[in-house]
Amino acid sequence: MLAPVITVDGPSGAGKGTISHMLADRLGWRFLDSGALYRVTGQACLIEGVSWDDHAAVAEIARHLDVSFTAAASGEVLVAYRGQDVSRAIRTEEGGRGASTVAAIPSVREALLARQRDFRQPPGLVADGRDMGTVVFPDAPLKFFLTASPEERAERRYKQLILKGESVSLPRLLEDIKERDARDSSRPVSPLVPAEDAIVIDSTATGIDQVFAQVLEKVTEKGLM
Ligand SMILES: Nc1ncnc2c1ncn2[C@@H]1O[C@H](COP(=O)(O)OP(=O)(O)O)[C@@H](O)[C@H]1O
Ligand SMILES: Nc1ccn([C@@H]2O[C@H](COP(=O)(O)OP(=O)(O)O)[C@@H](O)[C@H]2O)c(=O)n1
Repeated sequence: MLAPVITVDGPSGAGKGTISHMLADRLGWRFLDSGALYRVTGQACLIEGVSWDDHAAVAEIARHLDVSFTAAASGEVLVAYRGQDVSRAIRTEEGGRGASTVAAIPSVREALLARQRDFRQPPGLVADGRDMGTVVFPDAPLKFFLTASPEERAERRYKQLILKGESVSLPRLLEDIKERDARDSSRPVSPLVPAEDAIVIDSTATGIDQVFAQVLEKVTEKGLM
């Protein structure tokens, strides 16, 4: 029997990572940050001197992606490509742009599919991304789609990056978020759309604790905890 999966999809800054981490911790389940795989693929292209527009070469990079995720003592997850720490580089706005550019290439998505499904191990998996509920784990017993207004999401990202010591501009972040939403939603393969059976939570005016409480209620209703 396959381990259960809870999928958490939605646009950038909707709170997917935050809620998925909290849920995986609470349940004692594994966590898949699928966006990190696309981010590392984009970064690997920069390192290897491959253009994001060279689809065949990018897919080759994705197929052989030597990536590792290691939990640091601080609780942070260190992401390495060929042993080189790329944790910081992949979280910049350029990292997000690279991820969403390579993520629109069908052969890249195909190359990363099995790797994502391998994360499905007992006792269960919380999977964070754009197409977790629609393409990667369509049979998941519980699916969430988190969203919030672009302005609210840009504001959240701004505060997060400032705390990390990055120098960022709010209008620029809002522009980036809108651009990435448009690219992610309009691509022909695995576009960003809620699965038909997803529970949609708009957190524009809802704090993290309240969103988490709503999520836990559904998890309990489903008998998953
Ligand atoms: N409901 C919320 N209200 C306010 N801030 C939030 C909420 N959800 C998440 N955040 C904050 O917004 C930022 C982005 O959240 P994150 O989980 O990284 O989003 P995503 O994974 O969807 O891109 C984080 O700093 C997080 O603490
Ligand atoms: N399952 C996924 C996850 C991410 N992605 C792409 O990767 C980019 C970065 O994803 P992310 O989840 O790390 O980004 P944020 O939502 O944290 O900003 C997204 O803009 C998508 O284009 C995807 O196509 N499919």
